[in-house]
Amino acid sequence: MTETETSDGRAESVVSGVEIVLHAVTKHYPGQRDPAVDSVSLTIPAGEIVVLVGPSGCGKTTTMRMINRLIEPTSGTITIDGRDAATIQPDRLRRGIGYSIQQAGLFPHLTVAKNVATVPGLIGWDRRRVAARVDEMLELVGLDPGTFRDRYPRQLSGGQQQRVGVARALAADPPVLLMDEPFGAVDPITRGLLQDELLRLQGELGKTIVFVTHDFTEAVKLGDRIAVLGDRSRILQYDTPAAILADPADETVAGFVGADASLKQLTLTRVGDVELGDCPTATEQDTVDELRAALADRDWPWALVLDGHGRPRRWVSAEQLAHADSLRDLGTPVPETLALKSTLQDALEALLTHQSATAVVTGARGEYAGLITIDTLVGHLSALRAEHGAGRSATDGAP
Ligand SMILES: Nc1ncnc2c1ncn2[C@@H]1O[C@H](COP(=O)(O)OP(=O)(O)OP(=O)(O)O)[C@@H](O)[C@H]1O
Repeated sequence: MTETETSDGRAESVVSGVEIVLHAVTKHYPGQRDPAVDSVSLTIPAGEIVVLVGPSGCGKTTTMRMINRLIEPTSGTITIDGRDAATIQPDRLRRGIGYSIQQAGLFPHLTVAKNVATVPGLIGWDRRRVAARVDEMLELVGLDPGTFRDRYPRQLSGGQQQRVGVARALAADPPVLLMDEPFGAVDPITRGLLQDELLRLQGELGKTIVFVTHDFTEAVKLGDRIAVLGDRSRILQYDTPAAILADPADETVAGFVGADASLKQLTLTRVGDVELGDCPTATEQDTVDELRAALADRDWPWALVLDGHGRPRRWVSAEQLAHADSLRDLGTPVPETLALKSTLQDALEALLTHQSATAVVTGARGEYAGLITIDTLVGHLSALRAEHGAGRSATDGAP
């Protein structure tokens, strides 16, 4: 774990990754008329997740595999932490670069433990250190070592195999991780969980991660930056997800971003990062009169009844209060609440599911933290458009 405490006690993540620079990198496969990758230059900052996204066959995998020399460039240079990769012996280079691929790529005849232990074993760690590391990595990716250590890949679900693939890629603590559609073969719900897990891990580890996908939504969720690639890995745009969504560089990128760019923008912001609304609250022990008074001078005739731990239990309306003499059992149950770390996309889904204009937000222990409304979401998107799209045509500002 690479977190340190600052002097005021806040945890601060440390970057353990290193910078990767591609300079005019070209790959011309023998016998092919055109290069698969044509003079690509790209700087991947230390400790960031950079996602290469683009249509099938555009050269994403070829570009990525040149970084660990599974494919040798025809020309150009790649430096990793300032060292020219071409001067490092390929096996040695690959020991410093974790690699995780679609369908996990596990060795079917080896147990989970032996799969995870591959690189530490190769670089000569002793047995005890390797065994401890295997358990540490399995725990890190959310698999109980006692349950999974001795299983074979065929005895795991697709999602569990992917987790083992990530554990294996991280086992020797490489500063760089290359991930080629690592979650492509699992169902959408498991994929979402694995993506969340990767973001959590990266928050702790601070690796440099190059991630290939053709799913733009996945790129938006995971990337600190996204390189949108066209034919022959030509870089059409290289920027943060927010900047690409708000202001695609050209028609091709706009097509790739899709018509629902605004909805994708909602995945970039957490509920806790926007200003939440508020309403009067009371506990069951409070009197109806007090709550009636608190609601009297508000435009919006709703209040929340909280339990003894401050957790929201029921909505009560001014109308219901008018005829009541106790808050006990009054009102309608609060549906599922949103967490401060939920995304605005989750908030939108909750609002649509419950056909309501307002959702309740709760903190880490389920305590009431505020309200989020459709207006909050619309206001947030308008502010983003104003921030990123300011330099573009006048029609961008139209309602
Ligand atoms: N070994 C090879 N020999 C010849 N051509 C190849 C070879 N490997 C890949 N290509 C070609 O190079 C181009 C880029 O392939 P690459 O696998 O890098 O694309 P990609 O963007 O990763 O595609 P996908 O998303 O479908 O995996 C394709 O046209 C492919 O057919």
